[in-house]
Amino acid sequence: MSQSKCGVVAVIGRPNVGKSTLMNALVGEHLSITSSKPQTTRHRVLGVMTEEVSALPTQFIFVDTPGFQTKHSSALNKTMNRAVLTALGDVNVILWVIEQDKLTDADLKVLALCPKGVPVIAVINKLDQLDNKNLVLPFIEKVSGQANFAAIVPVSAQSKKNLDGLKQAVAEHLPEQPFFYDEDTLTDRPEKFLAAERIREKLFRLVGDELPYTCTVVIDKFTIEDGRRVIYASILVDRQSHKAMIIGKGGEKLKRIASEARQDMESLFQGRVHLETWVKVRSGWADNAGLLQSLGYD
Ligand SMILES: Nc1nc2c(ncn2[C@@H]2O[C@H](COP(=O)(O)OP(=O)(O)OP(=O)(O)O)[C@@H](O)[C@H]2O)c(=O)[nH]1
Repeated sequence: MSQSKCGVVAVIGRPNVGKSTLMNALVGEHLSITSSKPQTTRHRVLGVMTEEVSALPTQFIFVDTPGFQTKHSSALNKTMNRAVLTALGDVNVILWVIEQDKLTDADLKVLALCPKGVPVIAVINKLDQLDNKNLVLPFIEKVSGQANFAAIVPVSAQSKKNLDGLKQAVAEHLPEQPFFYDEDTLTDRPEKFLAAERIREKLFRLVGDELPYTCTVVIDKFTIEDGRRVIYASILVDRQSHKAMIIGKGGEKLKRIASEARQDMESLFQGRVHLETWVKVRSGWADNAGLLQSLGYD
């Protein structure tokens, strides 16, 4: 008998249901970026968590995916949808995340993507937003009619409610096999990627409604000098007018984006960071498949 369990868990759902928040809460680190705007996540992000579940050392390899897009069809969105489908190709468990008291056509479209034979756990997120707790059971009943779920688990990713229950439910479906990663591994993504994502998160949180969707971030330099990380980053925008909006009056907006991103990086990397950011105009980057590839979109 094997002494450990290990497996891959895909986290899927329509945009904005809380997939990234859930993965971060499960892994215990702010790996995947989150914001109140849908479609913040553009890349597949692996989060690794190793802990004992029911007295058995267990390694969960979570794959956070971009919210599946059915509305727009830019090259970027096609690339993101492909990332969702690839993530489902070879997993042990799927977490299908929905919001409490909401079951939409978009949710069901995502559910229909799940390959047959892979256990699907329905995760009802944002439980903290539910005023009337009596509504949980009827909603669970409604959800249970949609598919043959391995389990239905209500949680709050934000207030970390019932995450242990979710881990237990997932662990039941992981195969007994040796770990794929060292016990202290958190992610397969390099620091350079995590740095760019921190800046992108601040753009989503601090810049007006539509603008962040038309931006991306490229790291031009990432070195360690005298024990601190020195990072030069460019924010690519579509138009000259967008550049001014990101820089802000007297450079205030860009200063705040960089300062908050730097603080997050210092906490994530547990060391000092020197961050310099520039804003550059690169028109049509989201529609240029070749450019997307060179920017690291898989
Ligand atoms: N109240 C509440 N809000 C939550 C919870 N989980 C996530 N959120 C919020 O929901 C919003 C979307 O969360 P994300 O984790 O970015 O959602 P996502 O599904 O990864 O979004 P995409 O990147 O669009 O695919 C953010 O504002 C989160 O703070 C929760 O349990 N309770």
